[in-house]
Parts: sequence; C-alpha cells; structure tokens
Amino acid sequence: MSTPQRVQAPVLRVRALAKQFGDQVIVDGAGLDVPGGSVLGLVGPAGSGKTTLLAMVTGLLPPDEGTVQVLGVDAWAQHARARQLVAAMPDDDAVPDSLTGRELLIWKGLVAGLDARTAAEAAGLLLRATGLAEAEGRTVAEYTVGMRRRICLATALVRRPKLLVLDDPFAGVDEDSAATMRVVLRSFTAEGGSVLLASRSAESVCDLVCAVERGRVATGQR
Ligand SMILES: Nc1ncnc2c1ncn2[C@@H]1O[C@H](COP(=O)(O)OP(=O)(O)OP(=O)(O)O)[C@@H](O)[C@H]1O
Repeated sequence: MSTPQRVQAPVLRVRALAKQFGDQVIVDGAGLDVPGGSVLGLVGPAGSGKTTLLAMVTGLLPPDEGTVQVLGVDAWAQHARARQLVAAMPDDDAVPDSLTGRELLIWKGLVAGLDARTAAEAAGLLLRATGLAEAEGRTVAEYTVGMRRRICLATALVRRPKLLVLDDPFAGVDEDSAATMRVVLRSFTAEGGSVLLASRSAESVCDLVCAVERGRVATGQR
C-alpha cells in the first residue's frame, strides 16, 4: 500500500456517530479521521453499517447523535456548504443512460455550477483519465459494467470535491477498469483530494483501513 507523502489535518472528522432504525442500532458511536490526500477504507461484512455511515457523511441521512465535519464545516449544521465539499459516486442505475458519456459529464458539471467551457474541459480531462475518450459519443446505455463504473466515478469528480465517498466501487468491475479507477483515485489524492471508501474486503488503493463491525469503527487505523 502506498503512503501519503504529506500528513495533513483531517479533511473528514467523524465523532460519536450513531443511527438507529426502530430498535436496531445500525451505527454505534462511530469515529474516524480521513487525512488530506489519503484513501481511507472502511472494511466490514454485509450489514455492518458501512452504507448507513456513508449516508450520514454525504448528507443524505441525518444522524441520531454525533458529528461529521468536512474541512471544519459541520455536515448537518452547515448542510449546504458541506455538501459542496463532498461528492458520492452514484450507483450505475442512478445516472441517465440515454446521454452520451460526454453529455453526462458536461451536464453534471453544469449542475454543479461550472460554466459551459470549464464543464467541457473537465469532461474531456475525465474522459481521458477514465479511458472513455473513444466511447464519449456512445450512450451510457451501451457501456459495459466497467465503463459504467468509470463514468460514474467521473461524474463524482467533475464537480471537484474535496472528499469523495465511494460505496463498494469495485464490485463486479473487470480488472482493467478497476486498475484505471485506482489510477484516477491516486491522481485525485495526489492533488490533495481525500477518499472514504467502503468495501467488504481491503482494497489495495487504501492508505488506511478501519474495520467496521456491528456499526462500530475500530479505533486502530493503518
Ligand atoms: N432505511 C432503513 N431502515 C431499516 N433498516 C435499514 C435501513 N437501511 C439499512 N438498514 C439496515 O441496516 C443494516 C446495515 O445496513 P448497511 O447497508 O448500512 O450495511 P453495509 O455494511 O453497507 O452492508 P453491505 O456491505 O451489504 O452494503 C442492515 O441490517 C440493513 O438492513
């Protein structure tokens, strides 16, 4: 595993986070720090609460207790500001697949507030980085699973987040696509971006790994 070149203040700081559905405790006092320029992996079995934890980080699900701060911005007290700093990679079926790869990225860039020229430039860069330049004129509906994952990763990056949140990003992805995605993530962190990634087994792209068990995050990070 690679080591981040610079040790920086945490981009994401989670403290005593808790969530319960009915009488079932799903996230149970979770805490973690994601340093700047790092990929932190949350690794745990199915049902251990990873997705629920991520949803509280991305601002989709309000916690019952605890705090989430992104670059010092409270994700719930300053919800709109925090959401500008964070992007989650969408599920494959959550992007409109009647658009071409290029159209999808430009549209996402415009929605995120980029001007038309900047959005087109960002789309071009990301299409090349994700190995989709030749497929940019084909509709996403025609893409393979691996290509869809790559374009979904690009849609999250086009808005230039500080923190990227990925839930099981490599599931079902061919090895070539996964390798390309790892390179894209490494270049994102090399430029100072941070990544929080949940998966059922450790991923080689992670600088740090925390075990998740029954909604608790093990304190020892490596
Ligand atoms: N909205 C909800 N209402 C009730 N229970 C829920 C809800 N969302 C999740 N759960 C339950 O919370 C538990 C943890 O689910 P979660 O998806 O967070 O786990 P996970 O670690 O991400 O699992 P996987 O690796 O399968 O994605 C599961 O038992 C799930 O059924």
